[in-house]
Amino acid sequence: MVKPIVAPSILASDFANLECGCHKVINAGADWLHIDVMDGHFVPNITLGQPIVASLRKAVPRVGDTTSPKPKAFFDCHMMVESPERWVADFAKCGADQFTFHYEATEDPLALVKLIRSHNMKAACAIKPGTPVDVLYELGPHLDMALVMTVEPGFGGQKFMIDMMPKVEALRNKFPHMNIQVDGGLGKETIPHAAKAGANVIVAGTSVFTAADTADVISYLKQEVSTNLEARGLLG
Ligand SMILES: O=C(CO)[C@@H](O)[C@H](O)COP(=O)(O)O
Ligand SMILES: [Fe+2]
Repeated sequence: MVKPIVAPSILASDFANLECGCHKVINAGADWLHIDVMDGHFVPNITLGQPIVASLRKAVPRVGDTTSPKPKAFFDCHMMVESPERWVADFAKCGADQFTFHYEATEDPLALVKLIRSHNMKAACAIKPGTPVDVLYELGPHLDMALVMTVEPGFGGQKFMIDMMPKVEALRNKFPHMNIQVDGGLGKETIPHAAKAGANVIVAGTSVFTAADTADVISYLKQEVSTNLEARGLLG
């Protein structure tokens, strides 16, 4: 069984008002915060690193932290970096809940999954649009989540690639109970394709952070996913 999860990408928020932007999307129904970490090498852009994630962790405590009245969220870190192994310990320390590495960035994905788990984080693997989905078939049983990129990683605000949907469908058929995330160009117009293909974790940056009614967009995305999971008998 899987749940619908909406993960706004903070890349689309105002970095000078990050705490405020994060609280706003959480209060509007967001389940996770999607944190895009880019190193200027794996992708042609630089975003943020562990000092910002550590500060954000103070502003947005972990789910289940009963010592703080602040809005809480799961930190889903999308690591668009070379040599992801280098950053596992640091990201665990600064408060990441999940570490998503790129398949293309590592020589030993299974060893990396074990390293991530040994630091008490969930382990996920992402594939770029040009990477075939079958690279995840052997790794799938060891993962908490697979991420199918629906844009070329590097920038927010790009056009959704509908031709990635067969990858999502293939993963959902093979791993009915796994979290399957889509990332890039998701909003009210494109969610029907991703939900129909079987995605349950929806990253949405531009569509959520620029919405006139944030709660409306988040609940629309969730509803589309719920309807499709229910049709597959997987909603739980
Ligand atoms: O990882 C990435 C881009 O590399 C994404 O997380 C985007 O930042 C999503 O932004 P939108 O396409 O929803 O604006
Ligand atoms: Fe991302």
